[in-house]
Amino acid sequence: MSHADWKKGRDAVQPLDTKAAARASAHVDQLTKPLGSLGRLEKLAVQLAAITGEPAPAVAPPGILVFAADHGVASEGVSAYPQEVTAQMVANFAHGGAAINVFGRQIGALLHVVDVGVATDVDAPGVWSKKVRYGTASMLRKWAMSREEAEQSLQVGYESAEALFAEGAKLLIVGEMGIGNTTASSAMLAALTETEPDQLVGRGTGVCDEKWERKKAVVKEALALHQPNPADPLDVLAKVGGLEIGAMAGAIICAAARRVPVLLDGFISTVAALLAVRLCPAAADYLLAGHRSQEPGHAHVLATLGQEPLIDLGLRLGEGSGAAVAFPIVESATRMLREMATFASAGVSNR
Ligand SMILES: O=C(O)c1ccc[n+]([C@@H]2O[C@H](COP(=O)([O-])O)[C@@H](O)[C@H]2O)c1
Ligand SMILES: Cc1cc2nc[nH]c2cc1C
Repeated sequence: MSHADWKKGRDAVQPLDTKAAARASAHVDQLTKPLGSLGRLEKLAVQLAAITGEPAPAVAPPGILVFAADHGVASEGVSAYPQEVTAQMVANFAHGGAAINVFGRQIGALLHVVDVGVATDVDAPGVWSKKVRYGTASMLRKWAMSREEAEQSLQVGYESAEALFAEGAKLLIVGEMGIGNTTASSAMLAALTETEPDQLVGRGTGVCDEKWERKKAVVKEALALHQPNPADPLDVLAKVGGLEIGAMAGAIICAAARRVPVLLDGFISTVAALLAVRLCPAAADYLLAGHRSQEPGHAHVLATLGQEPLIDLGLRLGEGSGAAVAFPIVESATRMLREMATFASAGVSNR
């Protein structure tokens, strides 16, 4: 595999299939229900047909990639938890005990954990070891990573998604684990959308008022120091981003290139989606928003992408958990298309 597959993928993303969408839409109107009565499920069904190019698409089994990496900025006191939790949670994922393992089993998902930059060596069964470097540098002092490492993180995500699709995954959920990554995501979002950080920076894992103020100051200082170029997404990723954020963007680009729908999770995965879209605008049509996270920046990035999430349960965990919980709604839309009787087949009188 070449180190620049993600670029080939980016250039291969096709527009939506309007013919498949029209066929799905016509079929939805023949199903045994008052016209339009399945509301947003009907729109989802047509959107999934447009994405996949199949008039009766399938989204099962879904595939989940949990990308894990550490953040040098964690040493600046911006998280409620210590950095070692990232590696410890990778071990927990490997042993099946995290929320994403539980919800992943519930929806019959294929799930892989990818170490793209955990700060220590993780010896846990089944973890895909694709470390680009041992954590990023603190954005307050240096670039988080080099431009080359930023590209490598995209490539890791792209390759991981290719492997997942080879196993048969029909929909992609991108999740992440990385202490400090709400700081990196807030900085990236502020840079990419040229927005005042105070509106975006939230409490992440649940920081106290004092750490919250510190976190806002860190983001502002890092942006002032590095001046990331909003028109150059790789510059933003390298200067203030994270390895798992780059990897999620690479995986999303791969999904779009393969016509696989992407179900986004919370704040960090949606910032990764914005990065993917800035690198590859055509990828925007392949995204579905699973849930609305409590992190304040999430509403802003969802609005920037023109996405309305499926559920709002006050979650702020990450890992892909909110997307996994929302997945059954997406599956309902496809089952409606594939399994419901039509007025003609069931002998029901139409209006
Ligand atoms: O997905 C979200 O919206 C989300 C919101 C807040 C926190 N998280 C998770 O919490 C970690 C980052 O929080 P923090 O406070 O360390 O920046 C990281 O592992 C994320 O998966 C995730
Ligand atoms: C325990 C824990 C689990 C997580 N999962 C995703 N982010 C997390 C952060 C913490 C602290």
